[in-house]
Amino acid sequence: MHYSKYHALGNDYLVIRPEDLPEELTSESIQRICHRNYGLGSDGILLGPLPSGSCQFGLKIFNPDGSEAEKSGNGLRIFARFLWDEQLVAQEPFTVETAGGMVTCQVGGAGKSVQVEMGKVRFDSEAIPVSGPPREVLNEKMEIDGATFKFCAATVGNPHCVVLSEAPSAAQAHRFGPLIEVDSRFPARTNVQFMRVIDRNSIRIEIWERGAEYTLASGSSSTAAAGVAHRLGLCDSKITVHMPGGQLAIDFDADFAATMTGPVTKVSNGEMAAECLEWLANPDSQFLVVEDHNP
Ligand SMILES: N[C@@H](CCC[C@H](N)C(=O)O)C(=O)O
Repeated sequence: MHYSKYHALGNDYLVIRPEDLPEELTSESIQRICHRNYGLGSDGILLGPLPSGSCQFGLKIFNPDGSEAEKSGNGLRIFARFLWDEQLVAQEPFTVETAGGMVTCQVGGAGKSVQVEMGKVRFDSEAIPVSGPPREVLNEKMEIDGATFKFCAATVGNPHCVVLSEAPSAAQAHRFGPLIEVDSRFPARTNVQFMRVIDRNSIRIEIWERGAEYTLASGSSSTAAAGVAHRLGLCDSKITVHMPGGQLAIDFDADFAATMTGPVTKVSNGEMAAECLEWLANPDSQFLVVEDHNP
């Protein structure tokens, strides 16, 4: 199976064309392909270009746990770069349909920088979704594993829980992220960001992704966290988001429509051997059969 691999600030994706799939992706095959020991290894799969009734290109986004994500900011920048590399787009803006809505992308910097109009950041509980009465989910309290947090929730097509933190760290994301991801307040699970506001134009986040665990960067997380900082009045409309993998620029218009700009790096093209997915048909085949050396 042919694939292309890219990363966006260390958030890595495999792009697979639908016609290159030997058979339809399943939750199990996605988990195996994304596995860093048993497969190719990635933070997700981008399946496209797919036909679209409303946009120039369609895209499906899968998490390494096999679930489908409505949107991915880094995934969209990577997909835009892939379309550029395949000479399916040039400098002009183009549209992509995702399960989380339509976006407009534009490739610049000879393919190395991509801008995506991500759509509006919304804070209403029914859209995200967050359980309880309809409301904007801003500055609520959450008690998790003996710690108390103030959080806000947002959607950019996919759900996010932005936890306000004095000192976001990978350890904090690893400890509390998995618990918040599956907290009953979030019926569709949630991506989680631990956010510190640095100044009027910059924030720092650590990320725990729904279905992908800890990642070095996330475009939709950056957009959601920047949206929260702007909505709370802590930041202006132009925000640089600092993450362990690097920085993204997020700009908001007066309606909270977000434009994200950031880099993409090509890693490789390759072929995945059919053998790698054989165990799906015969789970015992992954265990090496050896002679019994005991007398
Ligand atoms: N890495 C992504 C987000 C991918 C989807 C996410 N895990 C979800 O389930 O919503 C990004 O850059 O936005």
